[in-house]
Amino acid sequence: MSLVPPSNFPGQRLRLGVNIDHVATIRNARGGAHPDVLRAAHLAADAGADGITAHLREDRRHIRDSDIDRLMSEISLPLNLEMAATEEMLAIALRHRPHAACLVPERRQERTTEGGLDVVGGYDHLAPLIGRLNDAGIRVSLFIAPERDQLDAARKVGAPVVELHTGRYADAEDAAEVEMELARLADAARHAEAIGLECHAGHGLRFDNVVPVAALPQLRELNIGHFLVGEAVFVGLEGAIRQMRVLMDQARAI
Ligand SMILES: CC(=O)[C@@H](O)[C@H](O)COP(=O)(O)O
Ligand SMILES: NCC(=O)COP(=O)(O)O
Repeated sequence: MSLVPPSNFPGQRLRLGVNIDHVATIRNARGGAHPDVLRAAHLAADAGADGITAHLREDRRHIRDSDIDRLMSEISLPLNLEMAATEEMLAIALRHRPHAACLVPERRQERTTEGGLDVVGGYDHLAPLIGRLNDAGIRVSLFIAPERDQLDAARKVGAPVVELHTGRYADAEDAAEVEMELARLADAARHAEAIGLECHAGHGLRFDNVVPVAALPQLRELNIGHFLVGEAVFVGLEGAIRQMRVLMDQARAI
């Protein structure tokens, strides 16, 4: 199995990838150019983001092809391109060669990414696609539920990185459910490390729920978007990102 070299993000702290999809959602509501995703990406860099994440959905409901063109040519931070495991998206990734490609499941009818990629069931479809991304030097990450069988399949299929879907944790309705979902994430993060996968997490993370996740020592990166863009309405994007950074560092006692 050929794995691409280790991530080239700087430093050892827990990295923050700022997802700018929903800057584009607001822009698209009026069909113009404001707010500009590139400006958001530059601001995120100034505020301490370690990377930019953008999900080019098949229906282009937020990020568009032209956004990826501009992000690739004009930002200095690494781009993590979230994409469906399709030939169309593979061609786009191979053309742009972003730092990372995160394969996510997509359903046109869903409001947001509802579950993790089924690596176990989709193994035969995913293997050649991941092989081509690996061969192009693009760091492949698989957005999966925190389940050991999915992690084992991710390792076997040749992905160097997994991103644990934190949506169930974020949506948990009482303390017992929060504990249970956190325990699933903790177990998955430990298992990822034990089998040699770099482990990231994200989806639905906010100021009030990020600390227990950021404290999981095996995690190397969090990707956070929707909350930061919403909070920017009140405190500005830079303020929201800085506050998230503080909480993540506090969780690691940096
Ligand atoms: C895969 C994922 O979690 C992100 O892409 C994030 O959810 C923002 O995009 P959507 O809200 O369109 O799912
Ligand atoms: N992969 C998760 C991500 O990029 C951000 O998710 P969210 O914070 O927008 O829910």
